[in-house]
Amino acid sequence: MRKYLQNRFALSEQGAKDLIKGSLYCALADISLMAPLGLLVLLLDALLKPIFGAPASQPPDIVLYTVLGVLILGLMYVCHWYQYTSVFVATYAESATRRISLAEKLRHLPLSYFGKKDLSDLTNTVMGDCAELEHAFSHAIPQLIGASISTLLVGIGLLVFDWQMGLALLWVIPVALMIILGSKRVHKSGVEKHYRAKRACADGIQECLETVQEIKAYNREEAYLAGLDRKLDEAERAQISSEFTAGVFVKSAEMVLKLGLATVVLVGSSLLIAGQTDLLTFLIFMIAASRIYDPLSGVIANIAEIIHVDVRIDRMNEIMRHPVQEGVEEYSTKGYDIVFDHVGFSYNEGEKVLNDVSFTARQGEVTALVGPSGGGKSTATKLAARFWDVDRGTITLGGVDISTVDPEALLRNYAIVFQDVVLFNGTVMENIRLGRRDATDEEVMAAAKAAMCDEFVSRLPQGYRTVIGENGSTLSGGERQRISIARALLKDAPVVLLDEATASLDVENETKIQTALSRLIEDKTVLVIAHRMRTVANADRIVVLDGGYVAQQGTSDELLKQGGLYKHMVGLQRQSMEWSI
Ligand SMILES: Nc1ncnc2c1ncn2[C@@H]1O[C@H](COP(=O)(O)OP(=O)(O)OP(=O)(O)O)[C@@H](O)[C@H]1O
Repeated sequence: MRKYLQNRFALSEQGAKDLIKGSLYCALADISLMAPLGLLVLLLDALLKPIFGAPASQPPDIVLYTVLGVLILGLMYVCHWYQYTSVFVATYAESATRRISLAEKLRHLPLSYFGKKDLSDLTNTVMGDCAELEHAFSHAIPQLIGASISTLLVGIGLLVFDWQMGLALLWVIPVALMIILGSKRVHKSGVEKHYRAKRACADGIQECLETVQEIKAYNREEAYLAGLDRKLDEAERAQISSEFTAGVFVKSAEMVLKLGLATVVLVGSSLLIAGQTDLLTFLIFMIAASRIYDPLSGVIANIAEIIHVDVRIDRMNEIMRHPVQEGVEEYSTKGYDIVFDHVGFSYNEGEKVLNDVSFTARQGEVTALVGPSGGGKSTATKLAARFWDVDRGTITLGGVDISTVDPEALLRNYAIVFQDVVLFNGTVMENIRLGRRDATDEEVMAAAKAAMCDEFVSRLPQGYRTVIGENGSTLSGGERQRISIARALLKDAPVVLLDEATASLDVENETKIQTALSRLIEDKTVLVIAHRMRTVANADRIVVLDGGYVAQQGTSDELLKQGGLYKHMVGLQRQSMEWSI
């Protein structure tokens, strides 16, 4: 039962236990609602007997009935209190657990997963869907299970008491359930459609906010807003249609339930006339009919809500079940040479990006990856850090196959400076300290100085304590890049991956940064994606990647002597340096 609930509703072990406990309290609370009816029946029995000519007995003891009434009220209060606290406290604890485990899982998913998924979609799953599930878990699901248990018990009791009247009362329940469960597929497909349309809207709005500069620059506001309008209309239509479908089935099932009262009256009065039942039994079933259908109407609405949240649970299960990149956390390498051995890779099936790529980036040397755009340079660099796993061949670090190493443990050995610098909305100090959490302020400032950050940081209002905005929006491209170099310097890892680290620096700073980098890369394995011939000329080894193949490799002099693509690229770059505008 616990395992089933865990899988069915994407719950933690504790969450499933709490759900069972909460549901049992719900059942008790529902059953406790029947207790006043029992008391009423006893009272009616005592009052009606003399009227219908039964031998006169003592008049009902008002004090006894009052005491019993108060006790029943107390019992109802206790049951509801336990139901409330167990269900609500557990729901919010589980919600926190779910968000944390989703975030943990996302942290361990390979980058390939994020390449295929929309980021706003994932944010919605972690924030929006979790919030929607809170309502389902605090209301719908425990009430559904609780009401099912209590109705089953009360139903069995009534059937044993009088099976004919019991059938007249209960036949509507399976019919109503069939209507609501039979509608599941139609209902779910409507909800999925609405869900997709809503997400398309969220994506559109996020894209609009992210690209507002480009939209304005190219006068695309009207066209863009018209597109957004269409998405909003589509979401509205999908929502109306999904709610209409749910409404039709829920209301039909509730109407069928109401028929139960009519059949109790019909069957009861015929049995009464035929002398096959007595008035008290008839009254008991009339009262039961007025009570039993209320929780059942709730059950039907709850089933509809569970179908609704099923789509969200499916999304969470999809994330939680996605395979993660696993590997050992403890490993020892012989040096830090990176060896690509007949590596093949594709982002999408059938579209090969790297083919049979073999080369060695040695420790203490700079290996430059060059080649035409789309040749696979960035891909090779990312594979070296196990951002993705290779399809064929192996990549080793110091003799250890990196696909056997836990990605986080592996990345401890890498300092990475990519073209798209990512900075956080914190201070300069915090952004640089990301390179090494336990670095002292002095170490952070020393790294910043080496990466030529000092001069622009001293101009900031609060120096190293200045908050630099989302992704460093208050800084220039070159300044942002220097911060990311300072991070790499601070990390002081044995492997350095550089992606055109000097692309947004002016000539003067570039020279200074090259000096800092030459200190950083001493005795390290450096893999650099180089577009500039100056970087390439300083490299110990050059690997020319063209169309995913290694076209040439060797030193700059060797490759120039060989002729071919490398020589052609050097020639083109010389020509471009002579251009003027
Ligand atoms: N995340 C991705 N998903 C699918 N295809 C991708 C992805 N990243 C890159 N590609 C494709 O892989 C091929 C190689 O891209 P890559 O970025 O490695 O080339 P590159 O040599 O670094 O190019 P550039 O010099 O222009 O940066 C290209 O055809 C590119 O479109």
